[in-house]
Amino acid sequence: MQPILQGLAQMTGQRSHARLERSVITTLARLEGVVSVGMMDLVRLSEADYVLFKHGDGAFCRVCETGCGAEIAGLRPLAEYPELGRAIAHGKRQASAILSTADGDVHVTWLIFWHRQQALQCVELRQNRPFTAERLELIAAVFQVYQNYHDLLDDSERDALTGLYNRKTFDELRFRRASDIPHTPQGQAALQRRRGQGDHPEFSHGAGTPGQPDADESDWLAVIDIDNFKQINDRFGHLYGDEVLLLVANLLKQGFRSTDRVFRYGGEEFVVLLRAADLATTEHVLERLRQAIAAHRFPQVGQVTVSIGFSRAGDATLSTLIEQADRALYYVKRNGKNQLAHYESLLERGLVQAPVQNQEVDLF
Ligand SMILES: Nc1nc2c(ncn2[C@@H]2O[C@H](COP(=O)(O)OP(=O)(O)OP(=O)(O)O)[C@@H](O)[C@H]2O)c(=O)[nH]1
Repeated sequence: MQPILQGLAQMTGQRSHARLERSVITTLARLEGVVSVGMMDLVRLSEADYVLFKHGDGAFCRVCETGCGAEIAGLRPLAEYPELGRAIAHGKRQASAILSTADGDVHVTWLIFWHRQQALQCVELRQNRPFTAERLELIAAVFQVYQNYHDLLDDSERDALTGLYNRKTFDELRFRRASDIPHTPQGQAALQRRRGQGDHPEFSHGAGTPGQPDADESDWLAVIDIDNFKQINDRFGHLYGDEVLLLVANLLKQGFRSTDRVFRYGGEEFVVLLRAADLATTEHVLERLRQAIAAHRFPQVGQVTVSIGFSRAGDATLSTLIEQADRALYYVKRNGKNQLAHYESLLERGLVQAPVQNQEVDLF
């Protein structure tokens, strides 16, 4: 019991999802008789379900402290694991599910983590003897502590009104070690691809077609600002203003791939980190979003429009990048609003000036 208590104490002392995950695995691995513990994210991409092995490559490592971590992570179709698929289907109506099965002499238990009606993660435990009721109870309790703590961490990363990632989370991207960034399934997939392809080091989002590295895609940052928002507040009151923010946030969530990351950056300003093949595709995605917002009828308020500035990531630091997108945004604000503008194109035409290069030091 004592090692488990120590594990729980360590778990609740973590401040990042990546460390919390490692911590629950090492805690469960301390149980006597457990031969392996693995963790995978359950990822839905392009209407298909995948399993992303985060710790272990499918054979599962004994304890993830060995450093296997995401280095050998692999994305596999869920269909290759029918029992796990059945376990997820079985757990659909539950907050979390625990399911045991035997694979020859090895007994397997899956713990499935449900979050906002979505199966997020699975922890797999293997041992050479059947799981007793007492053992399952203990495992479930440890997993529950993990889930509760995961939710707390998640809440601290998000904006209370819109549910989008908050400014603090965006700012932390600059300072986190690369290994800590990708706590989401998408982030893990991105990290895996990035390691092979020299992607932008500060981006923790974005997987293209699963199983096929989208080497041609690059990272883009867009700043999206609601036009004349002060007037909306002044005319209809802050409650209606808040509702506009919430509805715009929902349109943003719908307007991007689940692998892109959307932040509420300021009051009525949003930042999106997205991957796209080229300028034309990025423009198409952002223009589609602009039109969707302009076409939406907001209760009482009627039409709301947004202005968008965006820039290609390249080698710029995140601070420089946001400054670039901001310059494009302010060009739009000065030139009629309700449009989008690409920083590099404006720069080429001499319509904006390049920001002074930021002297910040990347800490990874
Ligand atoms: N309702 C509400 N209003 C907010 C929130 N955060 C910031 N605001 C308001 O957003 C308004 C932003 O006003 P401005 O910066 O002048 O921008 P704007 O009116 O959109 O003008 P342009 O950006 O030039 O189109 C201010 O009145 C803020 O008080 C919030 O969480 N809820």
